[in-house]
Parts: sequence; C-alpha cells; structure tokens
Amino acid sequence: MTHARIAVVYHSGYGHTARQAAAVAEGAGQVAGTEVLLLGVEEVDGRWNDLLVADALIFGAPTYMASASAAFKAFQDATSRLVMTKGFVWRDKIAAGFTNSGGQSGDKLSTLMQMALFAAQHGMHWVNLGLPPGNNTSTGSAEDLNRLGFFLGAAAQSNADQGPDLAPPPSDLATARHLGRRVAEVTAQFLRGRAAA
Ligand SMILES: Cc1cc2nc3c(=O)[nH]c(=O)nc-3n(C[C@H](O)[C@H](O)[C@H](O)COP(=O)(O)O)c2cc1C
Repeated sequence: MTHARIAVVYHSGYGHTARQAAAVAEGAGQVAGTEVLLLGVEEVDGRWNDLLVADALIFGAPTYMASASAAFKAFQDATSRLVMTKGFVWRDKIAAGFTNSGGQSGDKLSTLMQMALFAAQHGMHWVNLGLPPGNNTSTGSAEDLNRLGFFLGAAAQSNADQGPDLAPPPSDLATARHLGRRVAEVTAQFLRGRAAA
C-alpha cells in the first residue's frame, strides 16, 4: 500500500480556522495509508524537515483584511530563504488550501488565490476542492457541502458573535474533511504513478 505523508500547515488567531484545519486533517486521515501532521505556523521553526519529507502540504489561514493572516504570510515569506533558496525543494509536492472568515464571501477567494500562487512559486501541484457549489438552488440549504460555492479550495464561515465551539458550522467542517480526503486520494494516486514510472 502507498504510504503518503500529508502536512496541514495553518494559522488561527482565535481558534475558528483551527477547527477547520482539524477537519481537513481528519478527512486526510480517513484515507488508508495516509500519515497526517497537523502543524500551526507557530510550530514550524524546527519542523522544516517534516515539511520537506511530506508528499503534500495543505495550507490554511483565516482571511484577515482580504488576504491570509499576517502570521501565515510570515510563514510564506520564511519559505523564500528556507525552502526556495535551498534548491526548489518543495517542487512536485501536492498542494491545496483552505480559509475561514466572518463574511459569507468575506473576500476569501483572495486568500485561496494567494495560497495557489504561493504553491505555484514553489513548483507544487495544486489540487482544487472538486465539489459543485452547494446551496445554489431552491431546494439547497446551508447544510450543503460547499455551501459557500468555492472551487479553488475549502471555505468556511464563522459568525462574528460565535466562538470556535460553535463556528464554523458542520457543513463547512464536512467540506473541509472532503478537501483532506481528496488531497490524500490524489497524493496516493500520484505516488503510485511515480512508483510505476
Ligand atoms: C484583523 C482581522 C481582519 C479580518 N478581516 C476579515 C475579512 O477581510 N473578511 C472577513 O470575512 N472576515 C474578516 N475577519 C473576521 C475573521 O476572518 C473571522 O473572525 C475568523 O473566524 C477568524 O478566524 P480565527 O479564529 O481562526 O482567527 C477579520 C478578523 C480580524 C481579526
């Protein structure tokens, strides 16, 4: 059986995106043969080698002021010296992303685009969400998978007056689990193909 290593690297200021990150990790862990590392950006120092040996990196951050939070951006910037100048060492890893914010849209697309471009700068292969938009018909509801209608990655929305015990809601956590599972499956296919070649 393929052994795939997946790292979920995320920032969360107040715990909401941490719940989404845990759901992504849970989904990835549901795929047989997958080892999952869930790592906050504050813990990355001293763990760069764990990211180097991972087959897939899934990036996550809250959307703050229409982009990834500053702590996540600091992690991105650190990879210039610690990853890129070491010889493009993340090239050909699988990548994906997720974000959470207070607004239904909240300009989350900007954050997902930021992550996809970041992955492209590292020569990684971006995996999208792979779900049709939910909650977009007369019979749809906020319980639908991908209720927020994103394609590039997984989105979640956390009501501004609710703590991470209540937000984001179950449908967004299910969407996050879907992304984790999808990345784990794609990574296993990729590794099998590489072994066969
Ligand atoms: C500095 C700051 C900027 C924010 N900017 C946005 C934004 O651009 N769009 C949005 O929808 N929500 C915005 N929010 C709300 C957060 O995205 C929301 O509270 C989110 O659930 C926080 O996730 P966290 O608990 O993981 O930090 C902002 C919050 C903060 C603290």
